[in-house]
Amino acid sequence: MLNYSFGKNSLESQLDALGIRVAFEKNLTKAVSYADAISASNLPAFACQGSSAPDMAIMMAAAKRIKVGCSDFVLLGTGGSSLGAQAAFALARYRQSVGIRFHTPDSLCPFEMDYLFSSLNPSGTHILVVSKSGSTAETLAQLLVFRAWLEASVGAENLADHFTFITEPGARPLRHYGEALGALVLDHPADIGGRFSVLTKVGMLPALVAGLSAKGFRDGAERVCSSFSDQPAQSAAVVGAVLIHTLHQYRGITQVLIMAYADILRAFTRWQGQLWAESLGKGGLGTTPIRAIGPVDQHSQMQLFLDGPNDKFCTIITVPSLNLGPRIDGADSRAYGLDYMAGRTIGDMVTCESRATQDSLRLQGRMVREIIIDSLSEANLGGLFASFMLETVLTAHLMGVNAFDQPAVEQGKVFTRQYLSELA
Ligand SMILES: O=P(O)(O)OC[C@H]1O[C@](O)(CO)[C@@H](O)[C@@H]1O
Repeated sequence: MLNYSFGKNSLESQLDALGIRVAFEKNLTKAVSYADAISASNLPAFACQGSSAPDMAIMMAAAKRIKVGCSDFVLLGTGGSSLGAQAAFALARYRQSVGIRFHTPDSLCPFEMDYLFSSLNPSGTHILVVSKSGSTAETLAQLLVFRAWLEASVGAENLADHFTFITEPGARPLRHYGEALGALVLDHPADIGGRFSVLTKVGMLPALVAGLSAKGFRDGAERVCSSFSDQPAQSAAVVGAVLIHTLHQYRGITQVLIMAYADILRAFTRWQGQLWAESLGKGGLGTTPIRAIGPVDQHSQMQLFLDGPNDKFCTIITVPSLNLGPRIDGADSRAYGLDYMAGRTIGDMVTCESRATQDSLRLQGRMVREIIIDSLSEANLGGLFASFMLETVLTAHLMGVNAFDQPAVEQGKVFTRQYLSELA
C-alpha cells in the first residue's frame, strides 16, 4: 500500500499560501488528460508488467539455472541495467532469504575489481551481464576481464554455465559475445528503455535469484497503475508531477530531494536519481535530483535543506516502524540521563526523527510530501517503481521534453573511445 500526505495543512491551503493554486489546477488538467490518454492506450508497459506475462516462465527457469551451485552472483551492468536490481537486492538482504552473495560493480574501478576477484569463489560464481544497447564500454570491459579470470579457474569448456546475458536482439557486441560463448542470452525488451526496465527481466531476474517474488513486484506495480488509471487526479504520480512542475515554473524550485527513512531504500534513491536526471535533463531544462537517507543525512545535508536556498521540493519516504527493531534498555539509558530514549525501540526513534525532519522543513517554508509504504515488501517496492516512473513521464510531458532518450551523454562515450585508442 502506497499513500502520500502533505502534512497537517491541506495541499490546497498550501497552494493558496504560495499563490499557485490556479497554475496548479491548470497543470493538473493537462496531466490528467495525458494520464487518461496513456491509460486508454494501455498503460506504459514499463510500469505495468502483468504478473502473468509470458516472460515469467523464462525468468523462473533462468533463475533456477543460475542458482545451481551459486555462491556468488555478480551483476555486470550500469545505470538502468543495474540500479533497479540493486534496489531489489537490498530487500533480499534484509530478509536474509538466500545464501548467495551479491556483487554489483556498477562503476568501473580498478581497485574494486581487484578486491572483488580476491573475494570471489570462481567455481560458485555466476555472472549476469546486462546491457540494453549491448555496447556499453564499462560493462564490456568488465565482461572481458571476468571471462579471463573465470576461464583460468573453471576452464573454457565450463564457461557457458557461469554466464547469463540480457541484451536487445540484433547485432550487438554483447549479444555476439554471449552467443559465441554458448551461454543463455535473454532479450531485453526493445520497447522499454534501460532506466524504465526494472520490472522487466532486467530487475526481476536478479530479484528471483535473490529469492524474491517477481509476481509480488509486478502485482504492486499493477495496483499503482490501476489507481493511476481510475483516479489520476488523486494518484501520487500525477499530483507529484504537477506540483513539482508548478513549483519549478513559478516558485524557483530547481532541485528534487528524495529522502528515504529506511536504509533499505538507499539503492532505490539511486535508481530514482538516474530516472529523474536522464529523463528530464534536456535542452537546458530539468530539475536536479538529490538523494538522501534518514536519519544519517540529518547529520550531513539537512542544514542545507533547511537553511540553504528554498529551491527544493522534498519527498520523504517512510515505512511505519513504531515498536520495531531492538529496544533500548530503560535502566541503562536513564542512568546516563537519556530518559527520552529509555525503553524506546530503534524504530520509534526513526519514526520520530522522520516526523521531526518533515515538521522542521515545513517550519522553514519548504514544500514537503511524505510517501508512506506500509511495509518493506516486493509489492510496495514494485509500487514505488511504478509510481516514480509514471511521475517522471508525466513531468516530462508537462515540461515538453522526451523522457525516453539521453542524447547528450553520447559525446562522452565518443571521447572515451577516442582517448583509449590514442593512449601510448
Ligand atoms: O543498458 P546499457 O545500454 O548498457 O546502458 C546503461 C546505461 O547507460 C546509459 O545509456 C547512459 O549512458 C543509460 O541510459 C543506461 O541505463
